[in-house]
Amino acid sequence: MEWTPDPRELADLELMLSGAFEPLTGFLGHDDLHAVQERGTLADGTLWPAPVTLHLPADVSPGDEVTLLDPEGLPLATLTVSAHEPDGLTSGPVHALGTPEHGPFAHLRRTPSDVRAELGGRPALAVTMRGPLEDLSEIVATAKELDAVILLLPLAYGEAGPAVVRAALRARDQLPQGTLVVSVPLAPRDEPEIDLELREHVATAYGATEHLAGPDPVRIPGPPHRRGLVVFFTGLSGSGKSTIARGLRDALLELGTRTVTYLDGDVVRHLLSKGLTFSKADRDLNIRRIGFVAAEAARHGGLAICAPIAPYAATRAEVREAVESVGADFLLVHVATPLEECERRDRKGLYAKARAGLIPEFTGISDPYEEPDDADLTIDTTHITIEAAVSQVLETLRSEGRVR
Ligand SMILES: Nc1ncnc2c1ncn2[C@@H]1O[C@H](COP(=O)(O)OS(=O)(=O)O)[C@@H](OP(=O)(O)O)[C@H]1O
Ligand SMILES: Nc1ncnc2c1ncn2[C@@H]1O[C@H](COP(=O)(O)OP(=O)(O)O)[C@@H](O)[C@H]1O
Repeated sequence: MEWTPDPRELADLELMLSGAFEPLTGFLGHDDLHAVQERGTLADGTLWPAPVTLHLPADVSPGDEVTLLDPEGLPLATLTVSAHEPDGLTSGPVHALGTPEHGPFAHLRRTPSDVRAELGGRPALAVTMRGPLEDLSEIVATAKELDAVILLLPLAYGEAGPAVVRAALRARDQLPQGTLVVSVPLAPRDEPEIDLELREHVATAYGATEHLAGPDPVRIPGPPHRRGLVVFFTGLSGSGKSTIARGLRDALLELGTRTVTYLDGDVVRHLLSKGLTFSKADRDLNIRRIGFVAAEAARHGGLAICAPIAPYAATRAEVREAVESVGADFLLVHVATPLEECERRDRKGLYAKARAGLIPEFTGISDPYEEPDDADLTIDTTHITIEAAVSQVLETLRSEGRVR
């Protein structure tokens, strides 16, 4: 039978046929799809970030051959059906029948092997773009630094497709000689991280040794489970910060999927911040130091856990910004156990001393604690077990894909 896939499926088909979606050789079936969504791999463990699927409502059976047509009716490929689900999901390998010719700028749609041959092993800086490039200086500087050929990859899909290719051609005229433009019909994915990962796959297939994701040429942050992360606990003394932070650290070490840096409050006060007092200025300095170390750990994809009181909102915001400025994520966990409960626990006897006036400037008694209004997670430990508190944090990280 013959079938004309929808525009998104056609775009994916074209990238599969050209080799830009290597190692994919066909549309994904149920098992691969499940693995992609769960783990970012195919069922056999090969890394692959995004669903690439075909829906074929007609009745087909395994072994059937389907001719896939372009919108003008030209045969593009044959699909040998491996499986056909009741909802129409149809998987199977595809084989090219001809070179895709439909759409504007077809002559700029070169195959990855062709482009790699032209690059001849030279380093290449790929810039994937969905809009006009505002600032070429960064691209030029990066290419120079890497001694790389610039490879502009306009991701031409849908109505905006031709405009982005034209933008790439305009940019080429202002970039160093030898800059290549290759139009890539990569349909955007809804989730930005997946979209970026797919862009990186495609750029690599085209021989890129480095990839900038435009229009703003920023280095791609990567998927959440590989991006740096700082989990920052804040709360009163005795609220449970250290206990939960340690539990989280241990759980992450048991999982073994992320490198963990643990900045324990006491350890920091004994080493990094030795000699600092509990004045506002010294507390701020303490938090800035913790933030600095955490951001460094996260800069290259590490996960840092911090658990100071951090009583001031502005200083916490500074740390959030420092972390985000290195391309990492920041998760603020407010351990919101009320003062009465912290004081009732009084593990170190400090509240009693503070009440007796023996410790001046004690947080919650004679010194401020500014409740966060920007917490990503709030936990009151009064009536829950330590395990439950830890698993709340872990589940948040899991559900956001930051930990697998
Ligand atoms: N004046 C005063 N105020 C608050 N806390 C005090 C104070 N003096 C000593 N301690 C003990 O120091 C721990 C808090 O240190 P932090 O570095 O987390 O505080 S801060 O973020 O710099 O405000 C805190 O430990 P935790 O109980 O682990 O929070 C206290 O035990
Ligand atoms: N659900 C809970 N989560 C964390 N700590 C709890 C919980 N329930 C009771 N606690 C107790 O509260 C105390 C919290 O102390 P700690 O973790 O040192 O707090 P902080 O680091 O905020 O000063 C510990 O004695 C801990 O056993």
